[in-house]
Amino acid sequence: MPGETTTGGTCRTNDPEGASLGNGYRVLKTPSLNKGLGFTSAERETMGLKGLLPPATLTLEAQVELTVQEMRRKSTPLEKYVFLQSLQDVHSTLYYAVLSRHTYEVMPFVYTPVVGEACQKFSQIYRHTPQGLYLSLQDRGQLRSILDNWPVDDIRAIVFTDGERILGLGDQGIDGMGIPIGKLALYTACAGVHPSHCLPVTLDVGTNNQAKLDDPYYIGLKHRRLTGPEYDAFVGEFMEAAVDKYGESVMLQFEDFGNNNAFRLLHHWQEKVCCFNDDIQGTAAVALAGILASTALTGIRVETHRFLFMGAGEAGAGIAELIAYAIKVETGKTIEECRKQIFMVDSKGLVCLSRLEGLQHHKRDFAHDVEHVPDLLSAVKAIKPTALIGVSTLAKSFNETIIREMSAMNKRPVIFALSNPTSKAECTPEEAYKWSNGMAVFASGSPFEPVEFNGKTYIPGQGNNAYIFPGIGLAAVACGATRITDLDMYIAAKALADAVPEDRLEASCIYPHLENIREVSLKVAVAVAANKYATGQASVLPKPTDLESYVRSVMYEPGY
Ligand SMILES: O=C([O-])CC(=O)C(=O)O
Ligand SMILES: [Mg+2]
Repeated sequence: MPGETTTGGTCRTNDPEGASLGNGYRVLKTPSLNKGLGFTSAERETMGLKGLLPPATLTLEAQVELTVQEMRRKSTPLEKYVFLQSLQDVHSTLYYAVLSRHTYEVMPFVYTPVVGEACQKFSQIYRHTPQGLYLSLQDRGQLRSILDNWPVDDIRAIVFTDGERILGLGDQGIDGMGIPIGKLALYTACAGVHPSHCLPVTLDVGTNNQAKLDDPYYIGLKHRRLTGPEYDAFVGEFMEAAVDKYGESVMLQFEDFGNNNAFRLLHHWQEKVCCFNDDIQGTAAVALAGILASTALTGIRVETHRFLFMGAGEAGAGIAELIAYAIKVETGKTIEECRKQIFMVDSKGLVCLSRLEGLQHHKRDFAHDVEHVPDLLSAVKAIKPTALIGVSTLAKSFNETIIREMSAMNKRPVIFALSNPTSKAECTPEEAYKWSNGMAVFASGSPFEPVEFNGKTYIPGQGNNAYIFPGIGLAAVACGATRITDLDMYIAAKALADAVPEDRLEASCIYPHLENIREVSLKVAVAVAANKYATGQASVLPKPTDLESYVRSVMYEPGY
């Protein structure tokens, strides 16, 4: 029991209020029940809250306003992160109200980019409250029973990581927990998945980050990463425990696993349980949506583009494959034919047939019969792409020469700098607009402010999977999806592309307003849920007659 000490065989408590906690006190200490000054005088009377609160009452709207003002006074992004997370720990309705009503302003402090810094320092800012489950190697063989320690049994969505590839920041070990927490906050704020149905999980399989291993205050296991069959068995034990406890429609989102494991795990599990990998598939859907929406600006349809990727990891391979799928749908060509207009550059230069032997599996389909060139600039010159997609985590790799070259070859070059967080972006929007003389159709993975250039305002769209995974989660929860497929991702991308309003396109922006993300996520969710019913992969039966009203009706709205 928390607060208990044992002295000389007798058990004493140093938690004097522990034994006699009144009802009202418990309510104030339960984040999902707490309303702070939002309790009415009648509630204070009947719930035993009198005396525990100062006399003033405040509406939720007033509390939201005060919270946002307080957040603005914090001087660093990390302080804002800690402030907001501490609010989630004690008063979750207010936290979700703040996030869903001020999404554009607040999201960067609970999610990308600040969550990256929060993960780097997670051990230092650890807040002593349960925010999810930490499942470590020491718990092998007991994972199923440990799930019973979480206070809620009705879990429908899990985001889990092993911390090996946190954004573009590499191995953060157990400190990667910031990512599942942040992603699930968006499930609720951006798509209305009820917070009590969500569970963040970190699998602590060790870390190869030497600074963490040397840090006396690191909160994870201090040994090097588990690999091979033992690693797969540990992940497998977790997946099976989750399905056993929560049922076959629990949705499991892989997040920020390393390249060496991500593809294999996805291929192994996607046919067996309801899961998807956000870095491979979610990023793919958001990028494809951007390409589809960009046709309104470039006049180029997906099937007539030539794509060049800088980076050939999870995001690169995922996007490339979904684009090939979209081309196949549009043209009826074979997938092999469709892949021929997609090229990749990795750390060894252009991916091509002469390198086939040494290539990792996920790059092989994009190794074409072209001459090898050693770097991005030579590849741009040789391939003559219409779209350049950065997924490399190599900051500034889209330099002035490269963007000028793209602009000389294309009236409206498509330039996506998708690496996260901000510090890893391949270029900034200012650079893309300046060096293309305002013609680039630009998107970034991390948020950037609008840019003034030659008297015009450009809005850089945030091509982040945040436009996709909350809607997928809502669909899965609403219809009890038993699988998530590549077709779902294609459908989600189309729904997102269709949701871009005219005023955004006029500002060269190919993604919707973040302030409208709940409506956008609803559209994504309805489209995906319809596909789940059409393919017999929905377990909530019978199919609701009005799917949109049904999905809307399950959305959680923070309020009292
Ligand atoms: O978290 C984000 O902002 C997008 C993402 O999945 C990643 O970069 O790994
Ligand atoms: Mg990720």
